[in-house]
Amino acid sequence: MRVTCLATCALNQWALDFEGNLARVKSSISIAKRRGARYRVGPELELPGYGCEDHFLELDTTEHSWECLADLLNGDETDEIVCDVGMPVIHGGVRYNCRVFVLNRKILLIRPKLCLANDGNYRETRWFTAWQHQKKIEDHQLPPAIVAVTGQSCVPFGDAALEFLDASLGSETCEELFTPAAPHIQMALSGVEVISNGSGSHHQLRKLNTRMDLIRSATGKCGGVYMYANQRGCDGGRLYYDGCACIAVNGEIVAQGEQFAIQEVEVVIANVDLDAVVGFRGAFQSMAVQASAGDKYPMIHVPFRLCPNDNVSRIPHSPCDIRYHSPQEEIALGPACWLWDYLRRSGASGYLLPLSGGADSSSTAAIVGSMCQLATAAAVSGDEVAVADVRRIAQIDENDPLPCAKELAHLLFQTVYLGSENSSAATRSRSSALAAEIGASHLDVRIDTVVAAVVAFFTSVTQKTPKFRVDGGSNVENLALQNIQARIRMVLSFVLAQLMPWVRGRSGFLLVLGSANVDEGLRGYMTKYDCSSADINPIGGISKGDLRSFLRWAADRLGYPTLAEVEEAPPTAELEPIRDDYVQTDEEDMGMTYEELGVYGRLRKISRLGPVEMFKRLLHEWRDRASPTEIAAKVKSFFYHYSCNRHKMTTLTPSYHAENYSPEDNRFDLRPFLYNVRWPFQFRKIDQLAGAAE
Ligand SMILES: Nc1ncnc2c1ncn2[C@@H]1O[C@H](COP(=O)(O)OP(=O)(O)OC[C@H]2O[C@@H]([n+]3cccc(C(=O)O)c3)[C@H](O)[C@@H]2O)[C@@H](O)[C@H]1O
Ligand SMILES: Nc1ncnc2c1ncn2[C@@H]1O[C@H](COP(=O)(O)OP(=O)(O)OP(=O)(O)O)[C@@H](O)[C@H]1O
Ligand SMILES: NC(=O)CC[C@H](N)C(=O)O
Repeated sequence: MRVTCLATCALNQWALDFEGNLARVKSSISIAKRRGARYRVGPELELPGYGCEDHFLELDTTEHSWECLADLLNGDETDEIVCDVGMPVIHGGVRYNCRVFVLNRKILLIRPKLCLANDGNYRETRWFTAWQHQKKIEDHQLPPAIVAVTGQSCVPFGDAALEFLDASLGSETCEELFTPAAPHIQMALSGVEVISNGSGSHHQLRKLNTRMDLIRSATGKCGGVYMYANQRGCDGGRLYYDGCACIAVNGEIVAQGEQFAIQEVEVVIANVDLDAVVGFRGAFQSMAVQASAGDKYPMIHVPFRLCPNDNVSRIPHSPCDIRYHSPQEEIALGPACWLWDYLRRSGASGYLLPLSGGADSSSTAAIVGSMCQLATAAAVSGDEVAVADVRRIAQIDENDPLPCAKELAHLLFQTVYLGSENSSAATRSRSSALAAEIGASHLDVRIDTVVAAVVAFFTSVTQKTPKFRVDGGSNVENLALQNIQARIRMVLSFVLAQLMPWVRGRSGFLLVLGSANVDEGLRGYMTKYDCSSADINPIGGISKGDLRSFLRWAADRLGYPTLAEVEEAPPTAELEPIRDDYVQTDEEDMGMTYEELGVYGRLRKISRLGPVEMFKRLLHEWRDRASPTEIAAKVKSFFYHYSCNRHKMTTLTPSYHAENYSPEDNRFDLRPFLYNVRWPFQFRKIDQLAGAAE
């Protein structure tokens, strides 16, 4: 048996936080060493942080990464352990996204990424070039600061693997795993036994299965050991990198780390038997023929044993079941961890949420409650960083006991019900009941005097007084009166966020949370610059349907029973007067259901369908529920409202990215925002097709 101990990790890196990033890299290496590992892989671009974006264009970012690597090589961290560290490297004047393999204070190999991630949220080709020479290496002249530390002047740079005295090891980087001709296939055919993948991969609801299937199939098909490392946390943007470092052997997972967690450093270790790889491949005759025929990978020979002397006494890890979270748990955990990172890194002393008692703001409140539960659990378990963060943000003295989740919520979470004459007793009481269950400091105030002042101002300027529709006003008046209330709520929220800590004798400021969901954004069913305009929004990428199932789940699992009542109530804005024969509801106002919006959203973004193609698709899919003319009217109505309101997406509050059908205009769903909202060419075609189908 050749048993080796391998370590992969999830690190909570922060773009450009070179000191913090290096400290977490070192910490992961020392944990790996302590636990007997002979090889440690870390996340993609872990020294500068994956999310540096256009900072990668600055020479500083590459230079500081080298300085961090020099620091690492100067100490004893890399003694007797092969480390594979992610950083940018400029070779021949071209910048590459690289893995740097180091051992015993020397560099073994620099391996550039071959296939860059460039879809959805990723724009790697803007900053890096893909290495074009498969299975080729060149000499890389090291910068003087590194030469001074390692004594090496040149090291191999390119698409190669490492040949140890007793094992072989290669790597691919993140996106390469997702490509049809993934490098791990060629490496496996060249006999490489251990293949690692240092990633920067973000969370999206229900996405983990795709990643795990790829990891399992990589070694299920070719045999071998696959080690996946990932960043975890918010590194300064809308994405949450979702860790889940794991190790697979011959198609089965033998060790899996957490997908969501507060801890900054998690090291996942497994003992693996490399002879099991030889055994697997040796019995796979058709693979052997392909292996024998192919060009071999260039191997860098390293006089080091990957299997330690005591290897026979180490028991290889057995296969385990993969842990998947339900989508409801993903909503409770991912955005909560993202909010915690954002809060502790922003310098703010808490969050303020305008809590209407409706589904969206209540979901946001529950996520903040979940954040408090996670942070206090991490602190109580002894995580030193969590303890320090909790004490600092909540302003708790060194000698005072750590708070429980509800106590923490009381210190850092301010909710406010901003009632008007159009608010109902039901939403008001749900708002305060939920705040009490979470532990938030709650304010219950009325905004009528401020609304009346704005209307009075308008009347004094124009001698006209707008009326609601139910009182005989026009649509314009009706909308304007709603928008005054909505916008005043936003202004008052920022006032309270700035001053409430002062009122409570505390320092700092609160960040305002927004709670517009992805469907409202898509349809534009929101007032521009109302409470949808906040500092950050944890649910802006989550659909109404998913939020409702989250509320049902969270009522019980997070221990906030009022959420069940919230879920049962029909969504309403409460911006128009309630009458015996009239209550405003979202779906009636929008002229479409949230379920239909979810369908349009997915077809528009994920299936990439324009109006005519969407009509054709729905003509088929909805043939049992509506006539061609009705379907045509629905599709046209959606595109009309979507295009009228697209400008609202340009000013959308930054929100957690959770869905592939997000309409977020700044980073993800890039579109014009001045449309011809009549879509004359497309709508005429839809009408012709509907007529023909009738
Ligand atoms: N093409 C364009 N490019 C850039 N900006 C453009 C624009 N067209 C309008 N605008 C601007 O946008 C404004 C219109 O947008 P906006 O002021 O939002 O107003 P608007 O979209 O007309 O009305 C707000 C919508 O939100 C709905 N709503 C319902 C329930 C609750 C809430 C809530 O938020 O609580 C909202 C309400 O029923 C209505 O459909 C214009 O007055 C103009 O300033
Ligand atoms: N009475 C209120 N008190 C406090 N905040 C409110 C109130 N009404 C609305 N808001 C805030 O304005 C946001 C947008 O209001 P809107 O009526 O569109 O609700 P929504 O997006 O359907 O959310 P919810 O389901 O939370 O009511 C809400 O998410 C909430 O943060
Ligand atoms: N950094 C990367 O290469 C990430 C790309 C990959 N498609 C992912 O989402 O995981």
